[in-house]
Amino acid sequence: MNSDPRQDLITASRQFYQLGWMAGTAGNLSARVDDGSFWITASGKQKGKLTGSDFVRVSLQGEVIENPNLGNRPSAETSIHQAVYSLFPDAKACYHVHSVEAKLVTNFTEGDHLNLPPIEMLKGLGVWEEHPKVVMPVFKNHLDVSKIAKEISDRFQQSKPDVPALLIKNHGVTVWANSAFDAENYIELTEYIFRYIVAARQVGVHH
Ligand SMILES: CSCCC(=O)C(=O)COP(=O)(O)O
Ligand SMILES: [Zn+2]
Repeated sequence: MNSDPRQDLITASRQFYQLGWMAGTAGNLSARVDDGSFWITASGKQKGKLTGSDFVRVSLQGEVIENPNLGNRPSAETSIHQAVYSLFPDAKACYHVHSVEAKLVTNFTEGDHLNLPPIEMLKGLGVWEEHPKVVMPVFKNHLDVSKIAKEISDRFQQSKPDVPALLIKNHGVTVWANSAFDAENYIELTEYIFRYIVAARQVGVHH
C-alpha cells in the first residue's frame, strides 16, 4: 500500500476535472494508508488544481489526525468514505465524481437500483458472465450526508452489491477498489456505462 497516496489523488482529480466529472469543487477522492486511516480531499477545493496541502488525513472513525493547512475541513462527504472502508476492509481507495451522465441515469432506475446493460465493459468491474443481469444500487440524496452513509451501511450489511459502485440520486457515483489505480479505472468504466445508457435511450436501444 502507498504510504502517502496524495500524488495519485491529485493526478486522478486533475484528470476527472478535465473530463468534466469533477467540475468546480464537485466530488471527493480518498485513499488509505498503512494504519487504516485515509487521506481525503479537503472540502470545497477546486478539483483541477489540488496540491498536497488540500487534503486531510482522518481515522476510520472520522477524527482528523493530520491536517497540512489549518483552514482545511475534511470533505463534507467523508462519512460515505468511512462507510465504504468499514464495509469493505480490502478497499484502499474510494472515488466520488459528479458527471452529467451519472446524475441522468439515476432517473432511469427501477426501485432502488439501476439495471446495467450487458456490455463487455462489465468485465472491468469484475462481472464475467455470459448474459449478466447486474444492477448498481441507488441511494436517496439527503442534505444530511450522514443519513446517506447510514443507508449505505444498512443496505450493504444486508447484501453486498454486484459491482464496487453506488449511485446517489441526482448527485453522482462512488466507487471503491483495492488500489488508487483500480479506483481510477472503475470511475472510467462506470462513466462509460452511464454514457452508453444515455446514448442507448437516445437511439431507442433497449436491453
Ligand atoms: C459543488 S459539489 C457539492 C458538494 C458535493 O457533492 C461534493 O462532492 C463536494 O463536496 P466536498 O465537501 O468534498 O468538496
Ligand atoms: Zn458529491
